[in-house]
Amino acid sequence: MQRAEAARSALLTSHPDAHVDLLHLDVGSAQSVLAAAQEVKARYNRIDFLYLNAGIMPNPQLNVKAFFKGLFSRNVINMFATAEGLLTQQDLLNSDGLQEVFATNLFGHFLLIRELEPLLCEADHASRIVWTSSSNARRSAFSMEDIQHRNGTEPYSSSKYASDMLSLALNRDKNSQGLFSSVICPGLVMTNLTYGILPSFFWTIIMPIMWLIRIFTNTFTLTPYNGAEALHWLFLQKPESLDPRAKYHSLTSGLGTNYTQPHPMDIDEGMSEDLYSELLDLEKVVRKTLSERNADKEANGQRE
Ligand SMILES: NC(=O)C1=CN([C@@H]2O[C@H](COP(=O)(O)OP(=O)(O)OC[C@H]3O[C@@H](n4cnc5c(N)ncnc54)[C@H](OP(=O)(O)O)[C@@H]3O)[C@@H](O)[C@H]2O)C=CC1
Ligand SMILES: CC(C)CCC[C@@H](C)[C@H]1CC[C@H]2C3=C(CC[C@]12C)[C@@]1(C)CCC(=O)C[C@@H]1CC3
Repeated sequence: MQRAEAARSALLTSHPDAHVDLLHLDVGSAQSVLAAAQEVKARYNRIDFLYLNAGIMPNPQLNVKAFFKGLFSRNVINMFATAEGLLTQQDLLNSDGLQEVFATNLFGHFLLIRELEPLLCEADHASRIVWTSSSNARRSAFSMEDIQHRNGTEPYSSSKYASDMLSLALNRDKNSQGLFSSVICPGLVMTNLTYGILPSFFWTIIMPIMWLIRIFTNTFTLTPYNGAEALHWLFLQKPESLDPRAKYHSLTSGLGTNYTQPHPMDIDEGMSEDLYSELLDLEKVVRKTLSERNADKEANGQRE
């Protein structure tokens, strides 16, 4: 919680009248999500905005050969914008027996939304969910037969594609109850995630090249401030005016101007509904496993 305390102090310095509460939440653990949701429900009776930003890309491997091949192909701009064919990751199982990337980037958020539905679905009041997705989300990385991506090497791309679909399904099912979901892409931003792909000193050295590339692909937002453009822009929009099938991209021009642009997502209603019901089924399994585990713990505790 130390970094959260520091962020809170910084926020209060710039906005002294703000009220900033902290809460511990590990979206990669079902137990933690349920506990945090209980706490939220105890503290508040309404949620206006829920930003689902947490995400991981563990053990990323950059395909250097594909990078140089792409550099001299007609696909070069798309390669820089989406990293298609450039990145793979090695995923592990978490303590709930789920694939870690799926659990953190998608399922934990899904469980949180489910738990917070009473605060999010109030017909007389609009609540908003905003997912931080990615330009790396790709239909071909996702399979309905393997929603956790147990058998592939692109769990990140798969999880982000799944979040795009889940957002569409949520809009379809929950708009009538006052809940609106949107998806953003922050562009390529220098953060701990990108420092896991290449070391931070390397990114610093090649920064002039990155500014140059930005002239051709405005997706190189590079700083967290620029990357947050679409998050802020969405905050200012009326939910009814937003397109549930669009991903809102933070973009930065060659001259450094920030703007937000919607791009249509490559998703369909049927598949997104199927994913939604798969997630509901998985939720039942996870809840059952958790309550059995907790009952075992209690029984063991009483015996000792
Ligand atoms: N950087 C980029 O170029 C891009 C990033 N994104 C997305 O942006 C989002 C933010 O990533 P970014 O800032 O770049 O990466 P960082 O690794 O710098 O930050 C990741 C954030 O997610 C939080 N987080 C990770 N795992 C958990 C967990 N189990 N429970 C709760 N919080 C968790 C971290 O919290 P803590 O610090 O407390 O661990 C941190 O705030 C992610 O969803 C990522 O996929 C999308 C496109 C491009
Ligand atoms: C000379 C340099 C510009 C070389 C950089 C090559 C690659 C490391 C990067 C090119 C496109 C980048 C990219 C991402 C990571 C770094 C690149 C592969 C992301 C996958 C990071 C996380 C995302 O969600 C989307 C990004 C798309 C672009």
